[in-house]
Amino acid sequence: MGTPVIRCDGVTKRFGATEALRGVDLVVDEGEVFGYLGPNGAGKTTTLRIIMGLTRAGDGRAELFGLDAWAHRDELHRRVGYVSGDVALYPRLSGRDHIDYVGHLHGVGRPPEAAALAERLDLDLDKQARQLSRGNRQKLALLLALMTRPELLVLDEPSSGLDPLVQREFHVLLAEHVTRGGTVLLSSHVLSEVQRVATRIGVLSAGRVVAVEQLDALRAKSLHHVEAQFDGAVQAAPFASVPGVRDVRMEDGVLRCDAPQTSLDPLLKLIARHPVVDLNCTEAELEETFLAYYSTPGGPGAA
Ligand SMILES: Nc1ncnc2c1ncn2[C@@H]1O[C@H](COP(=O)(O)OP(=O)(O)OP(=O)(O)O)[C@@H](O)[C@H]1O
Repeated sequence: MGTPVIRCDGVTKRFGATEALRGVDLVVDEGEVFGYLGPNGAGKTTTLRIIMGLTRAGDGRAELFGLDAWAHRDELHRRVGYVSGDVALYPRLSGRDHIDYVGHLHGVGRPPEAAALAERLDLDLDKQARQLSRGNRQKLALLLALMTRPELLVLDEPSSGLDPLVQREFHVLLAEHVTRGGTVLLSSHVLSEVQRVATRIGVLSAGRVVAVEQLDALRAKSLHHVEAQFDGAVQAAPFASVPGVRDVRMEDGVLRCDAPQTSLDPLLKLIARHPVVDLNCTEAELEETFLAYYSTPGGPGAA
């Protein structure tokens, strides 16, 4: 594997008494869509700002394409499209003015892609930024980040405020970016968004990356709600001893429990030893899986 597109080694950041980042280690390789997940205040925006050279790391080092994110920030900005969490636009400039201005900064004039992107995102380029709704401001920011075809997209909660149709188009645009050889780092506190587009996920909690997983591996851990109704009384204890099975409850001959995908087979075989009159198994939202594994003191792998 060549030089990673993004590399953070032991990155720390302190704001007064607040330790926003406590040693973030992160590697994102070319062609990845890396989902950077964490609850509010975990430090996602701070990490992205350090990667973009907008904030200087305390200790540790952040690199893009093998170059120091802070020392080489001007040169790196030409290679990266960035959408910040709170989109900053010039209130009196229209969408078209923004395109010309950003295109000029990149030395490319008005990129031919801009008009097509506006159409795909259903964005009126004649309106001044101050006349745009929050969702339309977000669309303009995405357009500006995408139109120069950067090698890397760094997106801070990019689809907040976008309606479902535009979100879908945005996901298609990300897929096209990756097909062209691009890379994406996308932060979110909503797992459902990230799971649609990311290939790998890093979970940030209180300023530390507590887990990095392939999306498939996270799916394998995904919790299932299992409910089995028996014909008669059955003891609960044996079900609780199946590795990974949690929250076992037995009431009026109905077993209810949660199980990761990998525990389903032994659990169902145990259930089948008794006369079953009804069975229900539904996959929990990944959000719930995420909370079950990563927000408990046991931390990752606590299953
Ligand atoms: N400029 C600043 N001055 C003081 N504290 C800050 C500053 N920027 C961030 N923080 C603090 O650092 C911590 C991490 O904030 P950050 O914005 O990086 O989190 P986040 O994961 O992006 O959260 P959210 O999902 O709510 O945007 C928080 O406790 C926040 O209050």
